[in-house]
Amino acid sequence: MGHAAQIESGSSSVPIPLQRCTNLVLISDTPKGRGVFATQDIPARTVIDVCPVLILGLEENVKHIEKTQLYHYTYNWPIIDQDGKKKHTQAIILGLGSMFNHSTQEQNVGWERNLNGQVITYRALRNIPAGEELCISYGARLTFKDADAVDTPTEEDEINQLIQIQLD
Ligand SMILES: C[S@@+](CC[C@H](N)C(=O)[O-])C[C@H]1O[C@@H](n2cnc3c(N)ncnc32)[C@H](O)[C@@H]1O
Repeated sequence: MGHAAQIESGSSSVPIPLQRCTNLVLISDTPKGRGVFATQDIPARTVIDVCPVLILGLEENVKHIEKTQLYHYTYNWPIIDQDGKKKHTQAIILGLGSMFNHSTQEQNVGWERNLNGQVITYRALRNIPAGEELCISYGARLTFKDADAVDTPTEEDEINQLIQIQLD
């Protein structure tokens, strides 16, 4: 314990209300691995979960976490280091937060960091119908092949196809 002690990340003595939306299930065998799905309609703005986070030390992250599976479960987390400089480390999200998969087009859950409280609150971005997967955006740089991606041929693919047609 105490691995992040060298980092002043702030903390709050104010009690933080915890909330989790009911009517959710975890499904294991989706094309994205495990995922969270709604079993009933969820109105827009509903709090889906309030997740405590575990803030990692900068060195700990680079030396250890990035070499493990946990790397795929961390979020950027802004911190102020001992010299008062703004830096970014990573945080592990406890609770349901680590189970939300990415969607580029159909994301229906947004999230907000509470830096002092060291929690992330997830909310429905729109009305979510029963049966839909709850997805967030991981941003533009993914470390895996997006299961939703439609394979559109690149310009290079099309040229290679044309070359083949001409040679055959
Ligand atoms: C934070 S975890 C989400 C939960 C994960 N599905 C599981 O079973 O533990 C992130 C990982 O989920 C998978 N994932 C998330 N979104 C995906 C997507 N759009 N397409 C394919 N895999 C995805 C990737 O393996 C990624 O590294």
